[in-house]
Amino acid sequence: MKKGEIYEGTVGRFDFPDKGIIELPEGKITVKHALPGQKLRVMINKKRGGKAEGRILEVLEPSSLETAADPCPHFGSCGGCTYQTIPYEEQLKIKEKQVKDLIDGVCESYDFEGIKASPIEDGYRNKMEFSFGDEYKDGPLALGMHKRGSFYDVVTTTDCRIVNSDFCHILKTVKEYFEARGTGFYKKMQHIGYLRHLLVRRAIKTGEILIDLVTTTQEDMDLTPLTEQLLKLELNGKIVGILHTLNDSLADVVKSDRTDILYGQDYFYEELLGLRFKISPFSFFQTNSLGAEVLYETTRRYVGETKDKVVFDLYSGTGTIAQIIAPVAKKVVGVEIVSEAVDAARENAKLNGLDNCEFIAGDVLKVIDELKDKPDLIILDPPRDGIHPKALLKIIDFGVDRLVYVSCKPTSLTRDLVVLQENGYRVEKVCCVDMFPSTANVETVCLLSRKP
Ligand SMILES: C[S@@+](CC[C@H](N)C(=O)[O-])C[C@H]1O[C@@H](n2cnc3c(N)ncnc32)[C@H](O)[C@@H]1O
Repeated sequence: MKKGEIYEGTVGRFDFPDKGIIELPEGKITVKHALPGQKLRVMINKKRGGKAEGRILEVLEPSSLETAADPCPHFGSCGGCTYQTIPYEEQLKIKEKQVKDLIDGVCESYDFEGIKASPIEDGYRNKMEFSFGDEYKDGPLALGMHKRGSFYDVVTTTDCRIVNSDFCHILKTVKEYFEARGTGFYKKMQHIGYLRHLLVRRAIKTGEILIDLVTTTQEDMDLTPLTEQLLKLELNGKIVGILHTLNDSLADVVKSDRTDILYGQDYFYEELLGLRFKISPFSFFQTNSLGAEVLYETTRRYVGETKDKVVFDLYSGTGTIAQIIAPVAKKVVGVEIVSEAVDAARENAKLNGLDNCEFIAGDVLKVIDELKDKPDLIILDPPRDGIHPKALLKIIDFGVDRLVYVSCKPTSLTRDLVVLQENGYRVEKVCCVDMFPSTANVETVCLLSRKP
């Protein structure tokens, strides 16, 4: 097989997150963004170490699993969801099998508890980062998600299913406002233009909405009329803050050099398992609040008895897990790299009447050497890349009897499980929680215990 050659075949094996494998007499081709059983025409776009990777040119026959009625109108062009055409029950089976296959590949015996569904399939997200751009080169202004497989083109997602309709009304208003004024978007290669992103966060339980328009400093616009238009919208929830973030960085990320408050406040509240959390625009908070309750309940069950125990919550974000455990523990110590999230965690603990939580700002890799407490139990909830190898060895050195690992990427989890098992731990139980219906992502909770 050579780069540029075109082949046709059917996806057999299907690996996390959406990697289809086509087996042909000439060799194997790995295809991203595929679905199990699809018949595809693909072009080889990479050949490395004898392995061929293909790009989909055409779907010749759909997957037999694609029976969901009435998918989202943006399905296919929007890069956000890949499983929209598959009924939810089938999506869950795919994710469950992928995680089990990955864990089976590194663990000999453990108790697999299957997958728990998200309490809601549509409108589940509490946060969206929309990008400004155009649908095609020099086309009209677009605001929404990147087109599937495209770094530049943006699809205006006014009918997105995985968010509450409030997101769509806000998106439409902001897009039309700037369209009417002929305002340009920031062009990533030339570094010219004003509009970058629109960040919308909406709590599911409280209905509070925080809107943040992210621009460069290349224009000095009065945003009062936009603020007034947004406040007049008839929404299911309530806007508590409208912000303007200035970001001149060259990287295409939602980031703040300075944030001005145009209306209200620069935070909102969400509730989980009876606790209240204050969330700032850029701090991590699970994007599916109802799914997060299932995830944290599962985590709490895996953590088990904590009376008189000191618990470490490493990679603690706004301190959600720490505060769910604190009422039944002696002390909980959270470590988180984003100092804004640590401030919010401290404030949240106070708000929830918890005085046995300590939150420390810093990199787990470094902070771990300076911690005064000795943990009886450790909870790990690292970012997608998993735990830094040196940090993992330091965590192992604490020698705790039980570890609970919450993972948003099962391939990083399995890499870390290999190291944990080589260093005296055994995997007891694994449970998946689906926090991301219609997409290929899945959360996994894993309980490990120290071998006697
Ligand atoms: C998956 S989130 C978990 C947050 C929290 N447990 C929750 O459920 O809301 C991972 C968190 O790790 C933080 N993080 C990333 N790298 C880190 C590091 N090296 N040290 C400490 N925290 C880190 C991120 O900022 C993020 O808040």
